[in-house]
Amino acid sequence: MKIKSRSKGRRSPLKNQSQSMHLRSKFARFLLWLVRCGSTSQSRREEGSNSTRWVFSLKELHSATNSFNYDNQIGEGPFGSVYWGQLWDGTQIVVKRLKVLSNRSEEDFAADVEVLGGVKHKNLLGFRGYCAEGQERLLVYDYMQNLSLYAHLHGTHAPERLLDWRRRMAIAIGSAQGIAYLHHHATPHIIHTDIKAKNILLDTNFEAHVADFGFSRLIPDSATHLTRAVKNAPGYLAPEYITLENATKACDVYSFGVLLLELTSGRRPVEAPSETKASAIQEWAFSLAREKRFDEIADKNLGGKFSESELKRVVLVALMCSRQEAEKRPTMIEVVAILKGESKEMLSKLDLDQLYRPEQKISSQGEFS
Ligand SMILES: Nc1ncnc2c1ncn2[C@@H]1O[C@H](COP(=O)(O)OP(=O)(O)OP(=O)(O)O)[C@@H](O)[C@H]1O
Repeated sequence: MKIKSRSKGRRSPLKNQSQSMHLRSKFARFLLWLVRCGSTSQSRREEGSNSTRWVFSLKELHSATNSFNYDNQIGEGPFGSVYWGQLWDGTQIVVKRLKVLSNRSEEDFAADVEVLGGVKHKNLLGFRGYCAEGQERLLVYDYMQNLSLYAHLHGTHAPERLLDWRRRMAIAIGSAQGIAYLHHHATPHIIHTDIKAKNILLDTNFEAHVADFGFSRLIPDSATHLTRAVKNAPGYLAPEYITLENATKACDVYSFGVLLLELTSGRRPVEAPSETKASAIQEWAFSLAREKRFDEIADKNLGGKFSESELKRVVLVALMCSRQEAEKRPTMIEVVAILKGESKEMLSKLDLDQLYRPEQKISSQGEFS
């Protein structure tokens, strides 16, 4: 969970008047943005949406989270703590109290928040606002009643078996749509860099909302790589991301392929905690797919209730996404089309791919040869 400044040198102290004027104009731009947010919120309320966004006071967030009470805490990471809370009108929220960024100026923080605030899609976690008072830097989001996909596949909710095939397909398509929006429609385009089951949150209807976007570095439209690596979970990282310490949209596609296999099979990306190979789930699924034993990839918790054609579609696109060679992976727009069954031509191409001929072997590096 990281927020990255978009321009260099912003943290330098003011040295002359021109810098001061520059900051003042940025602050004015930020105020304008807040006004815009206000009017957007208003119009969204008029449309019946319950999602509103504003600047929160620390007092308000103290009151919402019972003074950041331990009982309200739902997570703790290297970048801060996550709290469940309730606003005065009963709306449930999640507050991320950042510790790492607490020394960042309000200006820097506001500039990053500006980007987060502008990214809206039905499959992205709704951002409600922020608070920057003194050393405190907090971000406020919609609360997702059904928590994370991880909780349902491997965590506290797993025994309830609430994810039937229909829900899994909807989660696959929804999360793909959210990431496609980040990659191709957000301005500037955003590489997520941390796609994993913990970052796919589920609302009351089990609709997927991609979370934690915008913490990674934002990319200009023309850029194709990032220059730093960020924290991710083992098994989701694209091979080139590990070695070159940079990320592209193709790295997200790779992680999404792993996520799709996890969603379909209920297996973890890397089964044994001591395992260091990143492609374990792909290797397992690939061997079965090559022998056309798609049914065996399905999560046993589904009790055999799934659509065979959809399962095959998800597995084929997942394996295509998690190809070792970045240039052979599809774009997220293509992934959405295939998952929705809108790209029959591409699907049959995938099905006939020489990868799935029985004589194909997987090298020790997990490379399909
Ligand atoms: N908006 C939300 N609604 C419901 N639960 C949430 C929300 N945001 C986060 N959570 C839950 O809170 C917990 C902590 O979230 P957080 O994003 O800090 O950590 P994480 O995703 O587990 O780890 P990381 O810091 O590696 O991304 C997770 O279990 C997550 O599912």
